[in-house]
Amino acid sequence: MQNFTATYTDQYQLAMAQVYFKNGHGQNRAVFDYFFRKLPFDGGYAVFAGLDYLLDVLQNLRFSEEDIAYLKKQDFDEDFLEYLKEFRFRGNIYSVREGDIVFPTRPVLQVEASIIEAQIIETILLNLLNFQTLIATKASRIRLVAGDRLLLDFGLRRAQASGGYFATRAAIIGGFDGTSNVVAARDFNISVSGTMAHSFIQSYDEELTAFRAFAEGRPKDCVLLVDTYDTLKSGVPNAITVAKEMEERGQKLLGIRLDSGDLAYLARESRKLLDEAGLEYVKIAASNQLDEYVIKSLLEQQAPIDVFGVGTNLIIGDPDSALDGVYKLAFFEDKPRIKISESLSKVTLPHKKQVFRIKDKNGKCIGADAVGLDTQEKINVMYHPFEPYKSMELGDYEQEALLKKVMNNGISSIEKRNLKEIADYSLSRLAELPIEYKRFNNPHIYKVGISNTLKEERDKLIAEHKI
Ligand SMILES: Nc1ncnc2c1ncn2[C@@H]1O[C@H](COP(=O)(O)OP(=O)(O)OP(=O)(O)O)[C@@H](O)[C@H]1O
Ligand SMILES: O=P(O)(O)OC[C@H]1O[C@H](OP(=O)(O)OP(=O)(O)O)[C@H](O)[C@@H]1O
Ligand SMILES: O=C(O)c1cccnc1
Repeated sequence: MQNFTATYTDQYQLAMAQVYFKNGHGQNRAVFDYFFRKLPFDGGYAVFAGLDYLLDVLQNLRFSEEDIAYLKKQDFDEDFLEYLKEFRFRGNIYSVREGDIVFPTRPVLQVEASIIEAQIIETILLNLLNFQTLIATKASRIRLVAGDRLLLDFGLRRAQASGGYFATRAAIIGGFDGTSNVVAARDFNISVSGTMAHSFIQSYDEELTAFRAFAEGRPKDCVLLVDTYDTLKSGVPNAITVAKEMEERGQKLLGIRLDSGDLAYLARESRKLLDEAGLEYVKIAASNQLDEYVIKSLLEQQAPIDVFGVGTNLIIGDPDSALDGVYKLAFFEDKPRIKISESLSKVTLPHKKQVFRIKDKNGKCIGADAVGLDTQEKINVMYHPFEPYKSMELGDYEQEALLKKVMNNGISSIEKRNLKEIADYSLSRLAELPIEYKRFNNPHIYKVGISNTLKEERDKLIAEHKI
């Protein structure tokens, strides 16, 4: 676990916190919504990730002595610094479970805390949830096309510095099987694996000598990189020689890796050569700027690839690089709060809320979530949030409340799950989503609506704030 202290925030949070503190209303209750406005990758869904890690961080969040000394130099007041020395996050959090599929413009998570605490945690919350949700979504898209083939994260070297640590965690939630990232594997109990680099082969005068040395030094998980000189004329024949020598020692070559050229053609030709040598058990791994589109194409070409190593495009969430998740005040003291915008799509939803997933009588998701006040148990009619003449009757549908209490007075109140369990949950939720929402080109748009009561509350506040 990385060591976060409470200065992992933006300066303006602390400036606002000091003023709340001085004005004496810092301890008054606030409700903030976490939501995003646009689905990444022009896709039809997102996979929510980062929550369980965030809860651990919040439970242990403190200003260290070093933090306080630093803030003293930044002109923060003594009495406020005294408060920060004792700072703890003691709020409640209501959230969708980590791994669930989520959609734009409706709350994914709500923080209910004193405004000062809620403000101080905003940045770290957004930092951990936005990035991991982005990467889990990318990973999930890659899993969708890869079927049951092994998916390995190779991205650490191309990650935005330490973002790679969290990206690896998120990749597993999205459906990857393992990683080359040793520190993330250690901390999150992920299966770790690796092959070899070109430098290893280049460091020997002969490719065959390099392969032999590796097979002798690492016989149990030996995967030979075959494209340093010539894949079909040199790499694969040398790998076959070494595999046969391993068999004589009672060992088995695990695989070969292709890292350049036409991966479908080279995989097919390599498979032929391996099979002709009686090495049907040797797996073929492929890497080189893979993403969901290239993997889909390789499988359409029936490339006999067993393992995909995906680096850059996964780890940075290419081409989107950020999820636009935001944190907006919805309730403070005894009043609902709103942020007005020229565009109705950017007007926030006031009040503490609940989100319902709408299902048919057989429990099948129909492609709609409805947002109501947290006091509502069911929503009979939902309205399009920005086009109010569009509505949908919901009376006959099952409604699953999605926001559950996950933190109570600063203590996590959910059972601990490992990443595999979160990934399995994610897969089960994705399986409930109709196929039209999962395609890459022009997916169906998931409907998100608001209840009549919430709409009236929002419109009342808009009218009150009209200048
Ligand atoms: N059969 C294929 N179908 C679709 N995409 C492929 C296929 N084979 C490889 N690719 C992808 O095409 C891109 C190939 O990039 P590029 O043309 O730079 O080749 P390269 O082999 O990396 O070149 P170099 O030999 O310089 O390393 C990569 O993203 C790779 O995954
Ligand atoms: O293409 P990506 O999806 O980002 O996957 C990771 C890449 O990183 C490695 O190459 P690199 O040139 O860094 O090292 P090497 O010497 O091991 O090939 C590996 O061989 C992959 O090509
Ligand atoms: O193990 C590998 O083959 C590997 C690891 C990181 C990046 N590229 C390849």
